[in-house]
Amino acid sequence: MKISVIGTGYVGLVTGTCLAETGNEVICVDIDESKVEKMRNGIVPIYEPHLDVLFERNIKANRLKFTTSLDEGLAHGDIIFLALPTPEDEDGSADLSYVLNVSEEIGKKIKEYKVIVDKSTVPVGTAEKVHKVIAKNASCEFDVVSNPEFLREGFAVDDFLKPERIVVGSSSERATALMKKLYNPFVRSGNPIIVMDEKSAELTKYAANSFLATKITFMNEIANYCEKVGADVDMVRAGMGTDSRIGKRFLFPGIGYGGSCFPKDVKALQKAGKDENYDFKILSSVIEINSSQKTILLPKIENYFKNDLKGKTIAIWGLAFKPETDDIREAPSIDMMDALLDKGAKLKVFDPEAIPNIEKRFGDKLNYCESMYAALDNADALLICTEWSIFRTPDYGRLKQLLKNPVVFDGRNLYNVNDMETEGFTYVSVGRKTVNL
Ligand SMILES: NC(=O)C1=CN([C@@H]2O[C@H](COP(=O)(O)OP(=O)(O)OC[C@H]3O[C@@H](n4cnc5c(N)ncnc54)[C@H](O)[C@@H]3O)[C@@H](O)[C@H]2O)C=CC1
Ligand SMILES: O=C(O)[C@H]1O[C@H](OP(=O)(O)OP(=O)(O)OC[C@H]2O[C@@H](n3ccc(=O)[nH]c3=O)[C@H](O)[C@@H]2O)[C@H](O)[C@@H](O)[C@@H]1O
Repeated sequence: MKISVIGTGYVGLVTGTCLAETGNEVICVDIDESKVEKMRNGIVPIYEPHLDVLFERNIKANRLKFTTSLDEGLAHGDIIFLALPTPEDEDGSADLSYVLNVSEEIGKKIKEYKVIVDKSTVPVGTAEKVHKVIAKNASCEFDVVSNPEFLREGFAVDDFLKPERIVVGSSSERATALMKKLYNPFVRSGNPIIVMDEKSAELTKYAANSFLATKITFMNEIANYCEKVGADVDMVRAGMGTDSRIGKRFLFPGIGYGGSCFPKDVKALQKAGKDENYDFKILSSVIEINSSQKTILLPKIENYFKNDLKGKTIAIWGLAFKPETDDIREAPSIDMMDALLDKGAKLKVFDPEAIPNIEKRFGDKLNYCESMYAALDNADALLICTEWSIFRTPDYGRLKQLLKNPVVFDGRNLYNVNDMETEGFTYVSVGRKTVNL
C-alpha cells in the first residue's frame, strides 16, 4: 500500500519505518528541513534502539523516502497518517493547531479518495473537527480515522511491530477495511485490532496514559508513606504486584513521571473534563503529587549538607526522562538541576544519550562529563535521576575513591539497600530505609 506520514518525530518515523518494513511504500513528510536532510543522508535523527537497522534496510529497498513537500506526500499516500505534535497549550489543553493546519492543507490538495489517520494524541471530538476542516475545501471523498499510538520511547520499534492491541476509531467501512489490511501483519500473534467509534478511540488513549500515570503516582505516595512508617516499598510492590488484578508493571516508585506524553496528556484530559463541567479530581491530585515528587530528594540532599549547598558539587547520573531515550521533555532531572543550581550547587552530569538536548536547555550552567565515573571525580555526592542499565552495577570501590563523601541519592531505587549499607555508603532512595546517615 502507499502510505504517507506527516510529521517525522518519535511516532511518525517509527510508524513510517515499521510500515515500510511490512512492504508498504512510505513517504515521510516533515517541515524541519535539517531533519529531512539528515534522514535523506541515512541518519536517524533521534535515538531509538533498533530503529537504525530497519531504517537503513527500507531506505535501501526504496520503500522509505523523506520530503519536506506536503504536496508530494499527499499525492503519494492512499492512507495519510498525521503524527504531528499536540503540545500543551497555555490552559493545559492540547494545542491542535498543527493537526488542524495540516488538515486544512489536505482539504485543499487531495484529488482522490484518501484515508486521513490521526495518530497524534488528541481530545475527543478532534476527528470530527479534522473532518470539518478538510471538508471545507475537499473536492473528493475522504475518511478520517482515529488510530491512537501506544508505543513507548526506548521500545518504540518493538511496541509498533508487536502491539498488544491496535485501536481503530472509524465509522467508515471502507476506511476500516483499509486499516485492517494495513495492520494485519502486526497482529498475527492474535493480539486484537479493536474497532470502535472515533470518540471512544480518542478517549482510550487519554484514559490509558492517565491510568498509567495514576498507577505510578499511587505507588509514589505509598513509597512516601513507607518512609514515614519504616516499611519497604520494594516489599510492598512485590506483595501487591503478584495479584494479577494489579499487575507487576508500572509500580516502580521514584522521582516522578516525565516525558513528552504523561504530563501533557493528564493535563489535557483534566482540562477537557473541565470544559464539560466535569471535575477529574483524581487527575488534579496526580498532577500535584507528581510535581512535588520530582524534587522529593531535594530536602534530603539539603539535610545531608546541613542546608548549605553553596559551592557543593553534585554528580548526576541520568538526565533523560527515562532510560533508552535522548528525550528530556519534562524529565525529573531538569527540576532537580534547576533546584540544585538555585541553591548554589555545582553540577557534573552524565547521560549516555541526552547530553546534547540538555546542553540546549542549560548551556554552560552544567559541567558535562564523558563518562559516569568522570562525573564523580571530586564531587560531594552522587544523585541518580534515570535508571540506565550501565548504572546498575557500578564499581563501588571506584565510586568511593572518586566521591569526596560516600553518599548516593537514588531517585530510581537502583541498588540493594543492604549492599549499600555493607559497602559503607550513605544511601538515600525512595520508599526505603536510609542507611549510614
Ligand atoms: N513520543 C511518544 O512516545 C508518543 C507520542 N504520541 C503522540 O504522537 C504525537 C507526535 O509525538 P512525537 O512523535 O513525540 O512528536 P515529535 O515532536 O517528536 O515530532 C513531531 C514532528 O512533526 C514535525 N512537524 C511539525 N509541524 C509539521 C508540519 N506542519 N508538517 C510536517 N511536519 C511537521 C516536527 O518537525 C517533528 O519532526 C503527539 O500527539 C504525541 O502526544 C503518542 C504515543 C507515543
Ligand atoms: O503517549 C505516549 O507518548 C506514551 O507514553 C508512555 O510511554 P513513555 O512516555 O515513552 O514512557 P514510559 O515507559 O511509560 O514512562 C513514562 C514515565 O513514567 C516513569 N515511570 C514508569 C514506570 C514506573 O513504574 N515508574 C515510573 O516512574 C518513567 O520513569 C517515565 O518518566 C506510555 O507508556 C506509552 O504507552 C504511550 O504511548
